[in-house]
Amino acid sequence: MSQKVLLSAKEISIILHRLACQLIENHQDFKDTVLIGIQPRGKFLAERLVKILTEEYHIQNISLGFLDITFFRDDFRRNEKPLEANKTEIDFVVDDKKIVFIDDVLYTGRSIRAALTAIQSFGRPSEIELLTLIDRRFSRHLPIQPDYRGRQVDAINNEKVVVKWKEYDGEDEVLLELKK
Ligand SMILES: O=c1cc[nH]c(=O)[nH]1
Repeated sequence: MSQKVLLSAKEISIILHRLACQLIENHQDFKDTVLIGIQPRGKFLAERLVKILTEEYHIQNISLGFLDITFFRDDFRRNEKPLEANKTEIDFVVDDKKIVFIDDVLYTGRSIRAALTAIQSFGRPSEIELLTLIDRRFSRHLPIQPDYRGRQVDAINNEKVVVKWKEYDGEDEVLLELKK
């Protein structure tokens, strides 16, 4: 399998700080804003951003939740193996809040479409934005675009973008892999 490094740990760190600053620019003290990591891998990015916002920019009491979309995907019945859901953890009210969905890779847009459906059972937010570390350009099946993007990547269909996090994968790195 061939691999190419798209982002190093240092580049990821710079991007995460920029994204945190862009969030502050639009959401100031986050009083009317909630951040929601899309399970499974958006959780890691959301936790990183909250760490930067809290420890480096001293913003307190940010509402952070995690949303599982497994059974909201339009293709979930096509799986041969039984699906295992991840945990949804939203222990705050989303009514009239600004939500920022956070995911590591934006590809077809189907996960975000599913997230938009799933969040409806929690209430009626005033608006929803999308933040993604990697925006795979020209890959969308739906009219969904990010409001905040780390890096735009041109990848063809038999390539996969793999985002690794130090806490879970041993290192911070974004790779482009040629699928077998
Ligand atoms: O390339 C891709 C596409 C979807 N999800 C990923 O993690 N990588």
